[in-house]
Amino acid sequence: MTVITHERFQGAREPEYETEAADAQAGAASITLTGLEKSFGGNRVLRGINLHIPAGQFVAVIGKSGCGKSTLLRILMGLDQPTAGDIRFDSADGGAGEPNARIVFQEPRLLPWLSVAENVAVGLGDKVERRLGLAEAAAVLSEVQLAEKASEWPSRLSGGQRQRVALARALVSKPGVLALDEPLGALDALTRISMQELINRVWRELGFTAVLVTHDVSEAVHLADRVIVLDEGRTALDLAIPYPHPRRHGNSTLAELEGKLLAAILGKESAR
Ligand SMILES: Nc1ncnc2c1ncn2[C@@H]1O[C@H](COP(=O)(O)OP(=O)(O)OP(=O)(O)O)[C@@H](O)[C@H]1O
Repeated sequence: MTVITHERFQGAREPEYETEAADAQAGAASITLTGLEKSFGGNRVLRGINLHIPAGQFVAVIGKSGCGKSTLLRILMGLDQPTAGDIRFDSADGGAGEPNARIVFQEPRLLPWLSVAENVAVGLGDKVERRLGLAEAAAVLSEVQLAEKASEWPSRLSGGQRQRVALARALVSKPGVLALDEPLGALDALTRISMQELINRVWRELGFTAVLVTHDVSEAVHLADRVIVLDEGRTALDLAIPYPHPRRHGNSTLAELEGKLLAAILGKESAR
């Protein structure tokens, strides 16, 4: 168990959401946020977020531009510090220490002087022998259907292929937590759909805990077990999406849930 304690938020409530995800892998971690606050100067971006994410669950975070989605993800990943509140990780296998957590950004951020396989092996860190790193990279590249591009330069790949390499680099170390910050935001609609299917498949196969930030409500409903709407620094809606995976695009029940989420995001504006 890892507890990261910051100035404790007075009066924080216990998390209200408790569903167990089915097939969490041993290294997957649950995440518990208690009274999480973040201010930049006088700008109070997060105002007391209480959230429990069971190990292996896929959570999407949506909300208007500037509502604090990326800030929340950065704090989860330890890339920024909260102003107050606690973040706690508990491994599904009871292991101690911080979970192996990786993040995928909107831009793939590949190193142009390394081959595709070498870029993936970067995700293993420098302690791994090069030959072993490349063997593991090749296995993950098959997973993301890019085995034949292993020795290619990143500049010779399409945008969707580059993002698959970035995903492979994040997955190669078998993370227990995977954060995805608008990973498909720069891709065309068809590539997005095939990438969504890929992300869904690797999540089901590898069983990590996933936190996806997206502007795309349909993507959130397609991929996540649960969607959180952030508004003015608080959780405006915490909606379970209790449908089996993989999900079909155009499903009418999912479309209804999309409508509900859009109403929660646009609520105050549409009521004006
Ligand atoms: N390093 C920083 N310094 C100062 N203000 C910041 C910093 N990072 C974020 N902010 C502010 O915090 C608020 C939330 O930003 P954040 O990027 O988390 O929003 P977001 O919901 O991810 O937005 P978008 O959907 O447009 O990406 C914004 O008002 C932003 O200007």
